Amino acid sequence: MAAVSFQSVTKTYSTPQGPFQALDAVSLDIEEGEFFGLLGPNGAGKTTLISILAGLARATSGRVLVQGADVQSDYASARRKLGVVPQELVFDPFFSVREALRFQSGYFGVQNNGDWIDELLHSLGLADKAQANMRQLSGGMKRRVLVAQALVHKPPIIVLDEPTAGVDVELRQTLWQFIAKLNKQGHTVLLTTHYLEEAEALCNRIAMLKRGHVVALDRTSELLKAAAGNVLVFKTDTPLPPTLVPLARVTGRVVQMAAQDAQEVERHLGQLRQAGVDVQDIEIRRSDLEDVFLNVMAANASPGWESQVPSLPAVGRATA
Ligand SMILES: Nc1ncnc2c1ncn2[C@@H]1O[C@H](COP(=O)(O)OP(=O)(O)OP(=O)(O)O)[C@@H](O)[C@H]1O
Repeated sequence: MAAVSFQSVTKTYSTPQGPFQALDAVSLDIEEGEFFGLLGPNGAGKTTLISILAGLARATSGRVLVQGADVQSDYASARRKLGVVPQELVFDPFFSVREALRFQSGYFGVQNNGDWIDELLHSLGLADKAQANMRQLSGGMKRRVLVAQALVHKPPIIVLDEPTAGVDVELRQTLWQFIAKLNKQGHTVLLTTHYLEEAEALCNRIAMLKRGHVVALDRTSELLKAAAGNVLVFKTDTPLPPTLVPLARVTGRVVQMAAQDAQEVERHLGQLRQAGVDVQDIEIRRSDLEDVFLNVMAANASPGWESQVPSLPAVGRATA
């Protein structure tokens, strides 16, 4: 049985401009014990999908099962299996950190939870803030409390919606060490993030969403293999010749061009020299998940893409 099963999930919001379809027949299964990444640009539908999973929003059609429990018809059972860390910092300002965790335990009917609360406080670097009032905490500390609150009932499935948005390196490391440990112990993890480096390092499988559609779904290693190769990176102040523009990704002075092997790097450099481009600070790096992501998004940018089976073009076809 899948840990989470999204079955043809569609969500249409009513807006003053008319109905808006945020999710269109999203189907995917997350298996027990997976560390699963849900990626996509702003507005792709990630939070909507997670809100439906967490019972905070209703699907317009389709079903979501959590270890077999339907999130609508068997809400209490489905919710108890989930630990959801929301994107937004919502908390009760009148509680201390420990009180907030006790209260959350009570919400899930968990008694005598002191040892686990102590472990959460310790593992998330909150031990010295246990008595502090929630109002007194910095944004990063509040986020740690949100994580602890989500885990207080030891849920088998942990859902993290952009948990590291705007948080410092130390919290990221603390958080990922802890979540990776829980994943090793058998907890399933569903993560949305805009930090593709984190997704590449942590997730064994990844789905990419765009405008409410799943446009890629595979093991992280397979996604990376499909973009296998190298990327030539350099800086320049000279405009690229029109022939090379479609092959390059340009961010300010930095230009990135896909190259399968050393010969292709040579070919690119030859063409650049011939065109009189002043090439500085040359580097060659392996393709990474960001290259894959940009390729998938670019490949699904044209009208009618919804009906196409996504394929990964060579790295570097993304727009400048
Ligand atoms: N309550 C709502 N009413 C109307 N439209 C909404 C509502 N909530 C979300 N949307 C729209 O649905 C689409 C998907 O939004 P969602 O927040 O799920 O995207 P996301 O992938 O989580 O984006 P981000 O990376 O910015 O968090 C967006 O176009 C958004 O404007």
